[in-house]
Amino acid sequence: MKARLFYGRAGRFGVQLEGEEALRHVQIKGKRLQGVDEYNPLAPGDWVELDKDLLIIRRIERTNALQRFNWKQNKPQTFCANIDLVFCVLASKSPEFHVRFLDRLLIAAEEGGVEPVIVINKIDEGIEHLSEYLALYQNLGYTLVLASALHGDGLEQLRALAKDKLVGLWGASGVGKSTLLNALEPNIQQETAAVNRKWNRGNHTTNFATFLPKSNGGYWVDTPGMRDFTPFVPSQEELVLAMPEIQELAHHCPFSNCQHLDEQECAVKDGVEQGTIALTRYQSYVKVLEESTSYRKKW
Ligand SMILES: Nc1nc2c(ncn2[C@@H]2O[C@H](COP(=O)(O)OP(=O)(O)OP(=O)(O)O)[C@@H](O)[C@H]2O)c(=O)[nH]1
Ligand SMILES: [Zn+2]
Repeated sequence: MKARLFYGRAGRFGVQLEGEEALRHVQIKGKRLQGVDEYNPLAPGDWVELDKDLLIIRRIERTNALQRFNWKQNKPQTFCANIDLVFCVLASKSPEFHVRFLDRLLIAAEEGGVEPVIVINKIDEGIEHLSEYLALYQNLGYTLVLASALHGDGLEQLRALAKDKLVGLWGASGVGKSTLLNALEPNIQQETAAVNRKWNRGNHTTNFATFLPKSNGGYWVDTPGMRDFTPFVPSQEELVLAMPEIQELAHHCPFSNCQHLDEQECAVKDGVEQGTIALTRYQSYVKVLEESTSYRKKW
């Protein structure tokens, strides 16, 4: 039997069997899911196979996943899997807009195979100071929505992008994800709160993503606000693939194994000098590469 996992904590998982509406609470057969060395082998959005006793025997292969590296456990951690789109939410001014944090979210989304949409919330606090960055990400081909959860700007556009989809929401703590969700779904607030209480049972609720039904089809997948964030990138080559403009120039590096760091001749570094690659993007590349090199040694 196939089921979709909506929620999991302390070894109990809320799943919806194919063709059923209600959630059932199930467990993994045996203690651990075999062959998966991850912080949380199962994440909201996963499809799983159950045996006749309704025990989880297998995670069905993911189409994509939003992950980070968890330094405490030295393992990749999955927020959610098999989703259609992720809204990377930042605030225009408070908390301060950190462009390298945006790169980290975009790298993780690209790496995980999830299409990102950049959402800048709180534009009522001003947006002019970001015009250079807005142009940068638009030129890179990313969809960008300017929003104000308080004043309603951008909400229609977000609803339209999300229609019938499973849409993840993530971003730093305080950027306004909850406010945005409430503004996007004014009618299901009460219901949602009740369902959350039932699924999450009080404490430690913020460790996992939560599914919330969308009024125009599909689900929102709300994730806990983050303070810092390390994208999980298994190799340098994968990192290059997660940054479109670096990938494009990397083809022209004379050495096929170029790391784009200290090499004498490097098309990527030339690109940074000539301005075809933004310095902040290159800095993000270097930093994420450094970090991933260090955790790959531990993992
Ligand atoms: N000016 C302005 N303030 C906003 C807007 N959206 C949210 N806020 C405020 O920003 C603060 C944080 O909002 P939350 O919705 O709690 O942020 P969050 O991203 O859910 O934070 P976490 O729960 O920590 O993940 C609150 O005081 C909101 O009222 C907006 O569009 N404009
Ligand atoms: Zn190079």
